[in-house]
Amino acid sequence: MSTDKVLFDRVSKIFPVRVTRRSQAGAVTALDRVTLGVRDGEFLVVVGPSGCGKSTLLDLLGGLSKPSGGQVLVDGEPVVGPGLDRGIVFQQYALLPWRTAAGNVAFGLEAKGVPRAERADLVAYHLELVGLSGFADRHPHELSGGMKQRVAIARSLAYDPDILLMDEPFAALDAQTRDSLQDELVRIWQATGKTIVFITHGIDEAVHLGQRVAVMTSRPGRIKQVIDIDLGDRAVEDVRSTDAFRHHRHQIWTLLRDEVRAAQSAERPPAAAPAPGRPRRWARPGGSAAGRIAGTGSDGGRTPAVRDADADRAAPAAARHEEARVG
Ligand SMILES: Nc1ncnc2c1ncn2[C@@H]1O[C@H](COP(=O)(O)OP(=O)(O)OP(=O)(O)O)[C@@H](O)[C@H]1O
Repeated sequence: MSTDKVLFDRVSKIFPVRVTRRSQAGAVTALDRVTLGVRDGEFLVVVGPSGCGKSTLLDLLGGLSKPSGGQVLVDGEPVVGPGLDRGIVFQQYALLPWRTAAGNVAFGLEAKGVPRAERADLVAYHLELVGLSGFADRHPHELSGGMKQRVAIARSLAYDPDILLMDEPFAALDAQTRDSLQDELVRIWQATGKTIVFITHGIDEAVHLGQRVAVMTSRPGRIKQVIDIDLGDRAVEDVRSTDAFRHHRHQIWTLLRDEVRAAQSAERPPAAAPAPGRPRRWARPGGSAAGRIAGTGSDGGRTPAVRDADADRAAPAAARHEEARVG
């Protein structure tokens, strides 16, 4: 029997595709026999090119959808639906706008039937944990993006799930807020001992957060390799500039490079012979979704098509420059 907290056991997911004017009915294989274990108390990051099935993997673990093949096990039991043993934090905060920060954190506790006095203690404790003690009475529209995401994290932690599932939770935030929330998340993880499964496009984010990083192939998603991250002392002031950090960043970037290219070419229209004298009209690689996301388009992700031009999203380009410098 598996000793993993979570086990994706040869999990496949096939989505039916409806008929449109441009396409026939068919199917998209999002995941193809993915096998991946997550240990109890582990911080596991999943990284991969756009459309490789990362969110699909998390949805399956969250019980939001069912596998087409294989099974997802938590503590050896198949996942059959959502449950309070798994808390999910999405990119968009999904807070209830009519409730205060405290009211949002209390939400899951109410669903769980926690008595009022105990609830108030738990809300106060978790708002403190995410550094929002002074903002309990604020409504979401009165909070910054980073604060809203802190509330969402506090809400998910408050009902004490065993596993925290995080689907690009910091992607919509500015670089400084993201950096500080990453640090906070590591602190919270160390304080709570939760098992965390974290999805990201960012190589830097993956190296910074993960004890292990699972790199996925382009669609249909499979696990290409799982990397152990050893940054030595994470408490050093600027961990991102250490040799260990650079080594892991390069390792992951190398694994991702071919997958991003494959994802980009899958997005291009089929090769029709161009009419004489007419240029080919390919989708510009740097402007494709895959190029946008991973910042590895032919122009190195420098075009305005880069959805978020901060250092983390541009990490593959940075890694390439680093490689050129080192090599
Ligand atoms: N409900 C659905 N119906 C049909 N196809 C779907 C559905 N959900 C996802 N897909 C397809 O499955 C594949 C994987 O999607 P998924 O969202 O899991 O990828 P991802 O790696 O999270 O992408 P991104 O990084 O861009 O968010 C994609 O090709 C997507 O178009």
